[in-house]
Amino acid sequence: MGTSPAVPGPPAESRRRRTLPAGIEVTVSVPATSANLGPGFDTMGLALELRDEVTVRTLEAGEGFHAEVTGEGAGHLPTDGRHLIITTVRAQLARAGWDLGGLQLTAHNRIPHGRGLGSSATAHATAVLIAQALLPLEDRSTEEQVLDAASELEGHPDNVAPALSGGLALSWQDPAGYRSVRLEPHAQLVPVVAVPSEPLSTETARGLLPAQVPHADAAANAGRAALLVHGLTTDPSVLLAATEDRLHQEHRAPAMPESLALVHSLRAEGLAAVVSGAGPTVLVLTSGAEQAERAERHIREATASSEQQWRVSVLPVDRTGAKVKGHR
Ligand SMILES: Nc1ncnc2c1ncn2[C@@H]1O[C@H](COP(=O)(O)OP(=O)(O)OP(=O)(O)O)[C@@H](O)[C@H]1O
Ligand SMILES: N[C@@H](CCO)C(=O)O
Repeated sequence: MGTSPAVPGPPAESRRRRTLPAGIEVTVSVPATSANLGPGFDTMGLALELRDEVTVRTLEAGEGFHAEVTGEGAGHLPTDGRHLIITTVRAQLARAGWDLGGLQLTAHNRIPHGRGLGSSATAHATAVLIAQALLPLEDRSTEEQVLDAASELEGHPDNVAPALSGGLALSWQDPAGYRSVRLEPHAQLVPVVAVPSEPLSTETARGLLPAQVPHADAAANAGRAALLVHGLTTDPSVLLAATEDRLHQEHRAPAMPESLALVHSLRAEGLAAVVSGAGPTVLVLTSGAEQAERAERHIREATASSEQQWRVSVLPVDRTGAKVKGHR
């Protein structure tokens, strides 16, 4: 786990607590992400052009905490102070010594939940960025501390880092906390996703991983992950070899057999298919429109008789990352 706090300064309890004024409005939009990309388990992630957008307005004490959700999660997510983004914003502010009288949150959610497209990392990053924008300048964190705080909430940095930076992110953890570098993905890279109707929680998928793996598998993944950086930034022709994984995908097959079957059949056609994040979405890293169309056609044919609905689309690389409008 990271060690640096979300915001600098002494613990909240040793400070005088203050309440944020009503009427501050902030809008944050954060993209979807695909983590792992084959061999880069818990470390590599790519931002994709599909965004959740959240607007908050601070309210007077006694006016309460309200969430209005449209799109993904509408009708399921809490519409009061139990909403994940509200509880996280409040916790982040409390660490800096600030309380909220009340909050109105409006969320337009486009990223499907529990599908391997980083929805929870996007929500955590959104909450940390909202808290930052509500704080006075002198209480705000550095970009590194924002990455660390959101990664700590998520438990790993591979989705949070590209959600914040856009592009391709390589992340790691050192004693000072979570860290990341952003790389520019190759201009020819065209990600194609196949999103099934049935979700799979990250918690369930992580529960299927073995505590230990053979040394040969670890060594193979290290080599492929290194090659993958070259493939994603410089030479997409190596992507099929570079996306081979031996650490997580097959272990998770019992929870998403159709996704693994689809990965295998796409790879047999020479297409660089992987499980997106903890699944069950399948991501194909194609280069150029012709290969992307071939991948889409293959997926439609392969899933035609599935009992699930599969949504197939190109999701271009998001090169911008998180955007924040407004502050106190
Ligand atoms: N925008 C959101 N607002 C509130 N809660 C959210 C939001 N997005 C995700 N969540 C919570 O996170 C859960 C999904 O997280 P989970 O880690 O299982 O999947 P994921 O993040 O979509 O996929 P992955 O981590 O594999 O990319 C949802 O069921 C919901 O509880
Ligand atoms: N690296 C994570 C991504 C999902 O949060 C996993 O595969 O469990």
